[in-house]
Amino acid sequence: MGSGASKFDAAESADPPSYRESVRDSSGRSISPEHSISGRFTVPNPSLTSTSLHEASRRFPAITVTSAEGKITITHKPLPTFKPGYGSKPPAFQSASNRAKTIMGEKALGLSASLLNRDKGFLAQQREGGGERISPDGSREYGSDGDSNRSGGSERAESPSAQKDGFNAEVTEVKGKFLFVGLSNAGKTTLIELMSTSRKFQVHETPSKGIERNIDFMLPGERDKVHDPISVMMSTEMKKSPSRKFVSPEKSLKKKLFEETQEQDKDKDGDGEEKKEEPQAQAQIPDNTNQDTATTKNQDKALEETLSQQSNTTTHPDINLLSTPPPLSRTLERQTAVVLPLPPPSTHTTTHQCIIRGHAFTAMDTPGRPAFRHTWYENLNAVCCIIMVVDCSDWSSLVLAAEQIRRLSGKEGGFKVDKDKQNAIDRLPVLVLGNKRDLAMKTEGGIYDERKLAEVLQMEKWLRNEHGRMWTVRVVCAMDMEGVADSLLWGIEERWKVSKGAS
Ligand SMILES: Nc1nc2c(ncn2[C@@H]2O[C@H](COP(=O)(O)OP(=O)(O)OP(=O)(O)O)[C@@H](O)[C@H]2O)c(=O)[nH]1
Repeated sequence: MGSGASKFDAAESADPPSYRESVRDSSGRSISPEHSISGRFTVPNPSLTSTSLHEASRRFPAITVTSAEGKITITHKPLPTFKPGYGSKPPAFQSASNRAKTIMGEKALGLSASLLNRDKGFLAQQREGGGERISPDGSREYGSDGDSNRSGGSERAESPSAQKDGFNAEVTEVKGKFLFVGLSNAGKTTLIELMSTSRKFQVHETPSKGIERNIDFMLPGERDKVHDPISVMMSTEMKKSPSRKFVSPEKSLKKKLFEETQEQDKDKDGDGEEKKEEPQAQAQIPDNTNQDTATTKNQDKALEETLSQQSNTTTHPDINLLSTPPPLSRTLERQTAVVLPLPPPSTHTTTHQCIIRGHAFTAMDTPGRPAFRHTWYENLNAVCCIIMVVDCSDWSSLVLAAEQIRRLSGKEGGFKVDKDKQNAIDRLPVLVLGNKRDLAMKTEGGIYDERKLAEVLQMEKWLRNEHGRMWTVRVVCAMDMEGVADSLLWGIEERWKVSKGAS
């Protein structure tokens, strides 16, 4: 799996890239040059391909991927119209089963990851060749290092290397960086990792080497303690899904344990003395679920006790649940599961190239721990939009986040710089992302109403200023990227307005 799943075969490239008309809004402005990318791919596992493509389309809102007889076409979807300003309707929440499918589909995304990396590669090629930068309105505002005679939108020329391999991707590059700030554990890194084109899709096929989540080795009851919706969702949704043959980890553990117990019993049958010493709990371990509930509960309890004695589970400080395989694991058939990287707390600022709905932008991920928060302010001069991520499932962290918004605003003892720089900073659009909507909906004190969140964070008070700074608040879920793309498009739009106003 992974990027090796598909191999781009330049020699077989048959169809030239085709372009469609740019999409224009009501004022005639081009908002998203739509295009398609054609090329021939050699896909070693054809049965995987349709799933891969389906899931690629689903997972990356920017693209639609279709295939016909080995030919893969990627089409960038047009931008939806969106209204700046806060208080807009929260994005519709995907159904749990769709989310689960999305996550399971990530297994198939090695293909789309490699395709998107080609997007990235193409951008790099454009830059190297002094490529153009096309703004949403089709102008070449940032084309100083490119060929100024080129035109924007659908008339743009291909880069030589893109022609060579028959692959052409048109992505609007947003100049300027998006600064992600927020308290530790708000989910900045998670968000950026999921948007980043360099993200690695790890598939849990080989034994664990680093930090991994492993749903196989959760003991009965342990799953409820997991502060990790993906594992919970995957395990429950997989059980529900009729199309997927799922053997629950508990059942397979029970079965194995019961088989082992029976084998031990057989051994001990031949040895009369040992048979008497056999503890009763193990002899009663169930292997079917048809018994009445009370008996099953007792048996589960006995099983849990037995397992907890036998297993050797440890918890990693950076992960909510990390179980090392219990001794029985070697005999268990392991469920292949998608593993998302779980980032450790950041200690320094990192930059990532991200793509959202055909817009490539650079995200700066800053650390949220108090000792490193000075990096937020150090980078303020170099960015075009501030994205503050808050954990809306945690009331206490929201109070602290409001304080940080005050500091960022520069008002009443907030962060101040030279007057000319301050003016620029005061104009920076601020997008507040209330992350972890999934948890907020389940947690007491969690806030998933955007107006309420704005009130708690006192955004009106701190962010409204005489420079007409734009700001908004959106509730999102980084885990399934629900609402993220729409929110960032707001930031991208505002960033253009600011740059236009300044010029
Ligand atoms: N339930 C849920 N958990 C999330 C979501 N987004 C992030 N998390 C979890 O929140 C934890 C912290 O996420 P990070 O991305 O490391 O947080 P951060 O803001 O980068 O933290 P620092 O690096 O310390 O600044 C991780 O365990 C994530 O899995 C979400 O939308 N829902």
